[in-house]
Amino acid sequence: MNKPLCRSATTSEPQDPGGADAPVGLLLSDEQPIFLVGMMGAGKTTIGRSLARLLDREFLDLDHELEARCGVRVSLIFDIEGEEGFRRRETALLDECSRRPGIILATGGGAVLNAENRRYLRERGVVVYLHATGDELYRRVARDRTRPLLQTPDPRARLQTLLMQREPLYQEVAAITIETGIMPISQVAQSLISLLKKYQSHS
Ligand SMILES: Nc1ncnc2c1ncn2[C@@H]1O[C@H](COP(=O)(O)OP(=O)(O)OP(=O)(O)O)[C@@H](O)[C@H]1O
Ligand SMILES: O=C(O)C1=C[C@@H](O)[C@@H](O)[C@H](O)C1
Ligand SMILES: [Mg+2]
Repeated sequence: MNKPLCRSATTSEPQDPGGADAPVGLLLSDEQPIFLVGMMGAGKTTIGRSLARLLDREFLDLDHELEARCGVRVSLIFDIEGEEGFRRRETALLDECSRRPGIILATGGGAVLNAENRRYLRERGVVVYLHATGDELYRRVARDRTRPLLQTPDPRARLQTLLMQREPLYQEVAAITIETGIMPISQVAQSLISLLKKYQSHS
């Protein structure tokens, strides 16, 4: 990770003060990071961005940040350094970014594979697991050919296998799990805010 930081855009669109989103300023400590975990296609980037807008927080996508710093796509990092090289970079970046106060961080789909990463996530913020079934995930990512782990003859089966292997790890780190398969994106973000409020009132 030798390249200088190139921060991705901060979402700071103002909220409608009288609108349905008005009370969200009361949500959690402004300092407490929110980490989104889940499989490829779970909606970490999409929901994360939307949540950051609603909560007026900084949003960062770990994959995008890594690409910005390395100057190449994730798929090329896999090609050149293999998954092992990618994971090393991912852990170093997660360690750094998970310390940022108030951040909403969309992690990479495989970030939970590493025990050290799981510790960073659990200890430094509220972890949200965005869940969807294998079939739903596949519907969402099928047309995107850039995901290195899905470059196989049977990407649907591969996705199912990865989901089965990772499900316990997502559950292990998550303080909140939300089912995303049944709701449109805007509704997932709103429901998540309700769940975060509930979480706050019980912690
Ligand atoms: N709740 C949802 N309902 C329908 N489509 C969704 C939902 N959430 C996300 N999507 C769509 O699924 C696709 C993948 O979403 P997104 O890129 O946010 O997933 P991701 O979790 O960030 O995946 P990756 O780990 O590969 O970065 C996008 O086209 C997005 O619009
Ligand atoms: O599920 C995974 O292991 C990955 C998901 C993406 O977010 C990227 O981090 C990368 O393609 C690996
Ligand atoms: Mg993403």
